[in-house]
Amino acid sequence: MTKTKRNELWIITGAAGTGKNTVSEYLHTQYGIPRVLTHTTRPPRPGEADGVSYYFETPESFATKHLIEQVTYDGHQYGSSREALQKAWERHRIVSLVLDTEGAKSYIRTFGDHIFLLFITVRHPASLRERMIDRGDQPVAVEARLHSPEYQRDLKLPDELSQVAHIIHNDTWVEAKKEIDTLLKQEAVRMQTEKY
Ligand SMILES: Nc1nc2c(ncn2[C@@H]2O[C@H](COP(=O)(O)OP(=O)(O)O)[C@@H](O)[C@H]2O)c(=O)[nH]1
Ligand SMILES: Nc1ncnc2c1ncn2[C@@H]1O[C@H](COP(=O)(O)OP(=O)(O)O)[C@@H](O)[C@H]1O
Repeated sequence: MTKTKRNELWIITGAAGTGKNTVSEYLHTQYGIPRVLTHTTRPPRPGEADGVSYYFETPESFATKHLIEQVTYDGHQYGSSREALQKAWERHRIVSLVLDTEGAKSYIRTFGDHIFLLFITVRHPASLRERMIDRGDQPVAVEARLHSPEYQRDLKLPDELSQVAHIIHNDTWVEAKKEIDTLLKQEAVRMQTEKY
């Protein structure tokens, strides 16, 4: 009997500005792995659109979602919905999700073997302020973000994730791209040999 290969969820985590969305975009364009959108009460940044970057919610509409997990990050609510993941898995066997490290821990506990985890990091976090400013974030929002306990926490890979995380260094995109491509080659071999 032929068994169907299991669905996979590639979680991309790390501190703000390290390049989670950049990596997610690359996995989509280069490897055809689309991102499952999440919900947030944070206001959109310049260039962000509802249904493209996030589902932007009010606190009232956020409360109506069926969320697998939710967190408060830098004073705003974020959550990933059961419906969005199910819908994405109906169309694609492998999908990605961009989360903070608390969310990554929740998913590892809930979905175990279905998770492939990428932790994005930089050796020089001082560069992240400039990246957020260049991205168009408001300077006041950048300062709040940099001083938030969640940002400080996510600069470091949590012990609970250290056994399963694949670390991608994104001080330069050339380096990050090389590490991702190497990892994807290894994964392609794993997927070919995996029975289901
Ligand atoms: N746990 C969890 N984290 C989320 C969710 N959606 C987004 N995040 C994370 O919330 C944090 C803040 O996101 P955002 O305001 O877009 O800032 P960014 O990290 O600078 O892009 C990031 O670590 C996101 O990955 C979610 O549904 N659940
Ligand atoms: N290696 C890099 N060098 C310089 N800028 C980068 C690099 N990777 C991403 N960026 C830029 O830095 C900003 C933050 O990246 P982003 O992917 O939005 O991070 P995150 O999703 O982790 O907050 C974006 O403007 C992005 O284009």
